[in-house]
Amino acid sequence: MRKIVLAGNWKMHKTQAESLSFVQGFLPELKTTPAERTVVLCVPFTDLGVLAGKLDGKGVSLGAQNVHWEDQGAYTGEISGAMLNEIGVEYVVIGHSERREYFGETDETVNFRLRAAQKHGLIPILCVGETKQQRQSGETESHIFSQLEKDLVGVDQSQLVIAYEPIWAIGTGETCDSVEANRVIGLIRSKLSNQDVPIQYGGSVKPGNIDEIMAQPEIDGVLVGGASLDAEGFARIVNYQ
Ligand SMILES: O=C(CO)COP(=O)(O)O
Repeated sequence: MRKIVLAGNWKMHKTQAESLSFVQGFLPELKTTPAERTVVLCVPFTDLGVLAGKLDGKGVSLGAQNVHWEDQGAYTGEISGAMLNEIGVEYVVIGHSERREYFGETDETVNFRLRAAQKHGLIPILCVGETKQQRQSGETESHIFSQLEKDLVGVDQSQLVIAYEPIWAIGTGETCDSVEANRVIGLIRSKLSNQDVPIQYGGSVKPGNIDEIMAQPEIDGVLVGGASLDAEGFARIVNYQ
């Protein structure tokens, strides 16, 4: 049985004070329990410590947005899996298209980070997806299959979440048609050795389209950017019918 995983990715948003105010608004609105749905907040590193104390035992898991592949060392500006694990982080977003595009992340470094995350007991949320140009030239499937093949070398698929995020749908308001997202997610699943890996959709998910997205049989959850910044709106998403 595949788990439902509903995650917010705050990206570079919210100071500690803002993150606490979000949690105050969000927790009372939460109607689901971890037995039914896994709810995750992937927040900036600076918010993790303060939120760990507030989310513990409240039915919301804590996630980071990146992790380095070494355990420790002279890597200025980086954060290790041990550092995240110690403060109660359970999930970590890896290979987001923004990191691949703006910070030189490659399939090789994504693979290093995935394995390091698992070594430290963190569940990676691996992001894959095509650009508009790749979609228009019929390369959606080949691009995603290539990402999966390289990113997943040596990765334990029993401790993994995948997010299908078409890059053209991120932050644009242009959601991928839910039937099409369902089709691509089915293809991603066909490449996995473990059929229980939850596969999310990400890209302009909003309270207004969550029901339609979650009605698709292959889609096991969502990775939400902009709409996860608003406590009431994100609560509506995770409480979908
Ligand atoms: O990149 C995303 C989540 O990781 C999606 O962002 P938006 O929901 O803002 O389109």
